[in-house]
Amino acid sequence: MKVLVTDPIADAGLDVLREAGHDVRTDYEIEGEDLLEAVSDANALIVRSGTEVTEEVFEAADDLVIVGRAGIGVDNIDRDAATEHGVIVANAPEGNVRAAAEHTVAMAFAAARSIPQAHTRLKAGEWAKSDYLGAEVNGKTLGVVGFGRVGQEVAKKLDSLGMDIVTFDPYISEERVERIGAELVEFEECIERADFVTVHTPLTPETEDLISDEELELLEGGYLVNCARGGVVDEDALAAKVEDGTVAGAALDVFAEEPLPEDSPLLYVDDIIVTPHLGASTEAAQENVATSTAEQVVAALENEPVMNALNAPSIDESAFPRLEPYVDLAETAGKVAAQLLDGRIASIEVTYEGDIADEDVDFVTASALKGVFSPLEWQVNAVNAPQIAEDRGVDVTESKTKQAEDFQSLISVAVSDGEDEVSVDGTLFAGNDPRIVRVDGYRVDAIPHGRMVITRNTDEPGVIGLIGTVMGNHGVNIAGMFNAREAIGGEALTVYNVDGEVPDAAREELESDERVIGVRYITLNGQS
Ligand SMILES: NC(=O)c1ccc[n+]([C@@H]2O[C@H](COP(=O)([O-])OP(=O)(O)OC[C@H]3O[C@@H](n4cnc5c(N)ncnc54)[C@H](O)[C@@H]3O)[C@@H](O)[C@H]2O)c1
Ligand SMILES: O=C(O)[C@H](O)COP(=O)(O)O
Repeated sequence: MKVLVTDPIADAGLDVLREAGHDVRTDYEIEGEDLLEAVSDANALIVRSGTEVTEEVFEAADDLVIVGRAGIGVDNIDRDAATEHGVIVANAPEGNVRAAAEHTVAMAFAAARSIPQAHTRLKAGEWAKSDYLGAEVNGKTLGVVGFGRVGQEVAKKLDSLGMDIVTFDPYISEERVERIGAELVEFEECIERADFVTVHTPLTPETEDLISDEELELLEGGYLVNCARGGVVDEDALAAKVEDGTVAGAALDVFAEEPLPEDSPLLYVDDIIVTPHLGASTEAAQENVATSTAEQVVAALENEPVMNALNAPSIDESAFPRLEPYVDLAETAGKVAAQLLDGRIASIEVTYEGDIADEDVDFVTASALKGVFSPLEWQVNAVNAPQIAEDRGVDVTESKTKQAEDFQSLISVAVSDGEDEVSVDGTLFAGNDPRIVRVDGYRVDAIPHGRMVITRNTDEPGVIGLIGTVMGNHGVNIAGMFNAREAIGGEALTVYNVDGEVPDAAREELESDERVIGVRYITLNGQS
């Protein structure tokens, strides 16, 4: 498979890709039309923060399965467009946390002791000792805005250097905060109490310009550190507040415009120190994120679960061997159910009975939805199937019961057009052998494979013979069949496995016989 890498990643990651047999192309300068051209036959794309992965990129990349982000922030990737195109977006959320936290601490010290400014002047031959009277962190308060992985790591480090820690994060529990020895407070209080504020949120519509004029006023006399994302802090406001002395100093690793924010006022204020997005730039961090990302790309290209998929349900690695056969079974049940329903699908219900009910089945349900939509949509997978359901206004419900009547585990996919409902139940026999065991309430034992014909007919002598004869006359070989009926002489349902395509003429001929109530030709697209 073709893997395009458009930002520099460590060789260790490239080795993982090559060892898995993939064709790796690195092009670190590529952008615009060239990027669209390069991605057009790529199966995977690996980026850092330097590549904007826009909707256009996804539109140009018909074969793309995954975008791997060798790092944490994914604000440069249009995740909605990825989901719409059925492309997984996965990042490496752990590998550079320590590096980012260490850089943050270094930047706090550098700002508080004016290290870059003093360094520059000394190198220029000036002994400016009396110009610099810095601030200590010991005994001071650190305000951490965003208490995720990096925020917590910074808190731990500066706590050990004698700081009191307050934090604002609307999505974290008080218990977690207290375990680190910090205090969870409201936003304004966090900034007002802090001598140093450090920002560790992602850049989202909610966090854009989170820290602006008002907040900088609250920080009066303190320092601001931003090693998260440019755009979370209003740059014009910060430059003005440092310049007029409201804020004592600032340290920034990230900018609203990267690379080189030439016009940014931040570059021209002396008490603002800057680095060119170096937070993750350590050997260890780069090796970590490159290998973790490459491993996820390899997994995605082998259709295996992706650990840090951000826009798709994922399966825990340890559960994968148990759940993998159910993933295929759910998809198959969904495909059959969708092809049996006449009307427009209004709702889908996926039910789990027995042992399978103990598992985390998000990915299995997404696969059932994939199965339902795959006869209707051109490019559907477990990533975009839930989104397709939402876009089409299809109600999706998932239910579980530990009780199972006849099977150890049973998955049922029921689709309804609002009036009629069709359900298909599947299970795994010994050796993970998939079986359809109920169609619309009829107990069957059908091997879901390739092509099937499902007929409803009256239960009377000669009907099965008729169906066999018509199929034979049209050159369709029957490989297997299972017949089920309500009661002797009532209505019957028969599932046929057939070897070849069933021509329309065969179906029409069958349906013209009054004993045949309905005929459905189902394809599973070569699935076994
Ligand atoms: N400078 C670098 O090189 C570098 C390196 C690593 C990470 N980062 C950036 O640091 C940021 C944080 O990374 P992380 O690994 O800690 O992420 P994370 O997801 O573990 O933590 C982010 C935290 O921000 C919180 N948050 C979200 N919205 C918020 C809001 N409105 N107000 C307050 N808190 C909010 C979340 O609840 C979460 O706890 C990311 O933007 C990442 O890209 C930068
Ligand atoms: O979000 C991240 O992981 C950091 O900002 C690092 O970005 P980079 O990989 O472009 O250095």
